[in-house]
Amino acid sequence: MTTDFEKTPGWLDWYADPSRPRFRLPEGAVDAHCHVFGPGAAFPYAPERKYTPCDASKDQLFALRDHLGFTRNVIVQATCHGADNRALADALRASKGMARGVATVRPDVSDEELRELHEAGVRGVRFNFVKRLVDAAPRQDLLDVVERIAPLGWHVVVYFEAPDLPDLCDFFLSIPVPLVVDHMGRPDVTKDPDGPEFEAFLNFLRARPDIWCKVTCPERLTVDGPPALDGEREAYRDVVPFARRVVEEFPDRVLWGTDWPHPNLTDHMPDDGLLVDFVPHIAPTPELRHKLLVDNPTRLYWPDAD
Ligand SMILES: O=C(O)/C=C(\CC(=O)C(=O)O)C(=O)O
Repeated sequence: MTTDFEKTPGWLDWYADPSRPRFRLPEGAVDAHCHVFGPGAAFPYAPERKYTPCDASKDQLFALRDHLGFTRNVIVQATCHGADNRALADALRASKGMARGVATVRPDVSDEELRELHEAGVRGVRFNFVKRLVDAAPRQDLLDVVERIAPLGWHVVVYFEAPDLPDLCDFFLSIPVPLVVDHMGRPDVTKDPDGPEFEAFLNFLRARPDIWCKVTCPERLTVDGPPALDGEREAYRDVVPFARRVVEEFPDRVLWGTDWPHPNLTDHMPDDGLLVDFVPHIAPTPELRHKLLVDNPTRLYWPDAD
């Protein structure tokens, strides 16, 4: 078995020495979107992957959590691990209940495997529709997966890009479990936040009260920055109006996360401390920030926590 992996050319490694955020995260804050990668020697990357990342281990993730001031993590299976959830489950178990997970499973997953994933802390599955990351899965396969996970009380996380929403919307609305949208459905932030494309996205969120939205990844969505580097306090201003609209209209179903270790960025790698300082720009009041960072993710992933 290959355990010696060569990173995709041009790969940017995660930022090794993040600053400490000026914005003090509230007690109980959850980093609700992050990943672990490998290490490849212990948890090999999937043969069908579209990129090979640098390693980003559970210990490195938990060190970042503590450094930034988060209490908990939601670790999302990335496509470079395919439907092999071993690295994810290992991280969840090691977190001692302080991390929950979102897995990738195929329709032929066994009941036993689902039970083990649930016991490790998995509470959802991710369906990825971003063409550079995955080959399209038949929709019937996805619905078969939903049927398998619904009895466990899990939800479905969907990742897609804004131009694909019109095609996907009816399918999404037919999924009979709660939905969580990654990265605001990847809007084109050069367009008007009050224009038809983002309005279509907001209408999708309005269509059901159990559709949640991650207001994440300004570093991925931004076009003219400035990047969260070198002490920059006003990073990613072009993304703010989009995220703020979602936070203000749907304060009880928004989530935030770092997206560490930021796979597939090609322009720059953000300082995660400065990324945390982005939050007050999109959630301007302490009440909104508490819902975004504590109440909402805790309700979705730790409903029994006090
Ligand atoms: O980190 C993210 O959420 C976004 C990703 C990677 C990804 O989703 C995956 O590999 O599964 C991206 O846009 O390349």
